[in-house]
Amino acid sequence: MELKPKNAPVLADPSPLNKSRLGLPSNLLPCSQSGASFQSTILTTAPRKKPGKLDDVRSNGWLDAMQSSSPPRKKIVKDFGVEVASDDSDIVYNSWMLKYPSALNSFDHIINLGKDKKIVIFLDYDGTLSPIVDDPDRAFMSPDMYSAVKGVAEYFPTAIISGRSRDKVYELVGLAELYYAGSHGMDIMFPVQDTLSIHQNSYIRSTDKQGKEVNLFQPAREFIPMIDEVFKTLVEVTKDIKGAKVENHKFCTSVHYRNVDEKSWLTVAQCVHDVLKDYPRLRLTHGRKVLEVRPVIDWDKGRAVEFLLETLGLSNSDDVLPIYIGDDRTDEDAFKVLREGNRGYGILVSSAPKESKAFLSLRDTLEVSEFLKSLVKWKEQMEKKQ
Ligand SMILES: O=P(O)(O)OC[C@H]1O[C@H](O[C@H]2O[C@H](CO)[C@@H](O)[C@H](O)[C@H]2O)[C@H](O)[C@@H](O)[C@@H]1O
Repeated sequence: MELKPKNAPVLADPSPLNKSRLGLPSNLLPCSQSGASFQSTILTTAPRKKPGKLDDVRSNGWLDAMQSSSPPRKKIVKDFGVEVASDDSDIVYNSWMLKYPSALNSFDHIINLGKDKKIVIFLDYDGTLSPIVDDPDRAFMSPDMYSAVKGVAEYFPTAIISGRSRDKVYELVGLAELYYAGSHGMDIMFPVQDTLSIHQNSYIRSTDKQGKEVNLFQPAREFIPMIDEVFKTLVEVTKDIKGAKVENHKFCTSVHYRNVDEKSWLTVAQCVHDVLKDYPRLRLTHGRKVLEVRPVIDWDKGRAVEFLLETLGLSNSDDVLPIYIGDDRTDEDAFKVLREGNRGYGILVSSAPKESKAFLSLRDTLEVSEFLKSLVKWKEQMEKKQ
């Protein structure tokens, strides 16, 4: 079995809006995959063209994207195309939910479809399992969420796919029974015994924290020294910007501006832009008040979902129902894979209307935990009946 893209190339930041906001023409974004093999499409990098003379992040759209990331409630309502006072935002949210119905209200429909299938759960971390907070080091799951995730992993194969480093997200979640993909899917760990004998030369053998034999899939391995170097440079160039924080995720690095005065966002953007000019094999994507620097390889959370499904023998869409829950732009790649493959459900976590490739929605982390607990309760009842 070959892991081949089933659809058009999946780009890490695929929407036309994001492309233009980055100020990068589409040919600077990751390689096209048509007709090429697994190894050459995933593991080969496509050099990004050097940014031109454009130094002003104002004119290349970075600042616009920064301002619209994780926007305040009223602003998102406006972005959805309807300008209303925030008092009316509930009405707008409710009409938005006609397009993205609540996964809680659609629960019977989901289990009806899932009752004869193997349900597989994919979870983003920040904004999905833990609420967004000012300090990334203090983004913890509530005890309630912890038990919901633990419960769900007892009954269904469950993976966390995060922009954080795999070690960091493992430390935050603390459940050994899950699959973990860090750095937006560029660092996937899965147990040897669960692995089908496919793509064997694409991953390496290692041991996890418990000493168990695991496989590691790291398509951006060659970038580790470069990311480390860029991380150190970014720390240096942003050190005088109050509130800026740089994180090293091993295969990518993030510059947070959530705690930076908005007047200095331009400076943050300019610093990152200037550093990136020297690294044509790295590119920028936007998260929630965070600029993410990552390798120009054709890999993202969507590809990670496909890879895990294939490698764990869960890719038969007649028998398997994948559910992906996430809140961020990077989760859109996974929603897109599910939508275009016509399999499973993408569920967007958002308390404000926004366009998405997801099918369903949940308002916040409380609803995520309620949804996961409902799945566990349903499965327990099913098992009792048998
Ligand atoms: O893919 P995810 O698991 O959602 O990770 C994406 C980024 O999450 C973290 O940043 C976000 O959450 C922080 C804590 O709530 C918040 O302070 C920040 O503004 C958000 O962008 C993480 O720190 C980033 O490195 C991840 O890329």
